[in-house]
Amino acid sequence: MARPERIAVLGAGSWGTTFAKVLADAGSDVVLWARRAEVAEAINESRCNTGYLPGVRLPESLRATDDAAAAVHDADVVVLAVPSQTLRENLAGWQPLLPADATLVSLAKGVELSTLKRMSEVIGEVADVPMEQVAVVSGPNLAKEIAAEQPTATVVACADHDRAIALQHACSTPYFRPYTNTDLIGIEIAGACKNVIALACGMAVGLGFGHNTMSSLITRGLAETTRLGVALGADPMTFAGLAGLGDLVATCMSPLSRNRTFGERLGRGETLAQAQEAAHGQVSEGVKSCSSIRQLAARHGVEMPITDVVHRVCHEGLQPGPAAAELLGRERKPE
Ligand SMILES: NC(=O)C1=CN([C@@H]2O[C@H](COP(=O)(O)OP(=O)(O)OC[C@H]3O[C@@H](n4cnc5c(N)ncnc54)[C@H](O)[C@@H]3O)[C@@H](O)[C@H]2O)C=CC1
Ligand SMILES: O=C(CO)COP(=O)(O)O
Repeated sequence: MARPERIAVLGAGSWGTTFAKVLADAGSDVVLWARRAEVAEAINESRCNTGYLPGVRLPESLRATDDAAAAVHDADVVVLAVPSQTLRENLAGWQPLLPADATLVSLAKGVELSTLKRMSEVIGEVADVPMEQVAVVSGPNLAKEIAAEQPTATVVACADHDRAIALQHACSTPYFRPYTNTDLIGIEIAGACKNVIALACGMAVGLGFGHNTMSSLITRGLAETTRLGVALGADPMTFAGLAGLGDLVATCMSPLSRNRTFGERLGRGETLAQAQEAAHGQVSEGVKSCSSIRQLAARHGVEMPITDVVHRVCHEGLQPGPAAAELLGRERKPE
């Protein structure tokens, strides 16, 4: 499959805008859809999306619109950059507009609450396309660092290897290095679960704990994520890769992570509502996905103790201090 000619990115938040910049810098012809007309106008006129990426100058070649039909017209690739819990509703509105053979790419990292489905499954179902047409991009990809052109790598996953290669070409730049993979289950489970573990790490930071605690959470978080992924049919090696360990470490360690920051506020004693208000409308996917992942794990008989306490802190009134004590006090076992 040839390198795509036209790419639409639907969603002009932090990651949608940054990924559109990556694609444009890689030489692709990109149109970015924003919900609000004033955001699209500001991008076209001043080359900035100040609400999400203050101080970042976007490439001249990147065009923005608030008209989804114009954005997807003739696109070979349509990138979906909206939060995972709204993706179904957003995509249902766009479905009649989609070019028949376009590759549909998910940037979202979450598991749908109402159905416990991964994003690629939601896309295949709502767009009514074969799964070979659906791809996922995931890795240690904090938007602000990439927008500043700091080097990173990522994974482009698609069951159709040719589509993965075409997309890999479309987003390769001197600062962004994509690897291909065909294990969508592993890539998506890793991406959704790391947000929950980042919430736990944030809580640990908020409680005043240091790097030993963080490392323990990262390592045991990876263990429970891998257990779930393997139960769902993923390749265990995926969890040692960029979209697994790579993204987990970046998100858990970085103050730029919205999930970690959210957890830190909870750890300092703020309520869910206070932490939500401080997020200024930006998504912290783990807050909802901790519940869907916990249910998915229960359905498959998989133990996920960290995810379980994160859910109970976020939604059942458990305090972070007792949550930490509960994890430490679990039945002793071999590693
Ligand atoms: N920001 C980052 O560093 C990265 C984010 N991601 C993932 O990408 C996805 C999108 O994240 P961001 O762009 O960072 O989110 P964001 O919160 O910065 O932006 C969300 C975008 O979706 C749009 N949107 C459309 N319909 C919406 C609705 N019904 N409700 C709320 N927003 C709606 C918003 O207007 C906004 O442009 C998430 O799943 C996130 O986990 C993945 C990698 C990196
Ligand atoms: O997915 C991300 C980095 O890869 C971004 O994480 P946050 O959503 O926590 O900011």
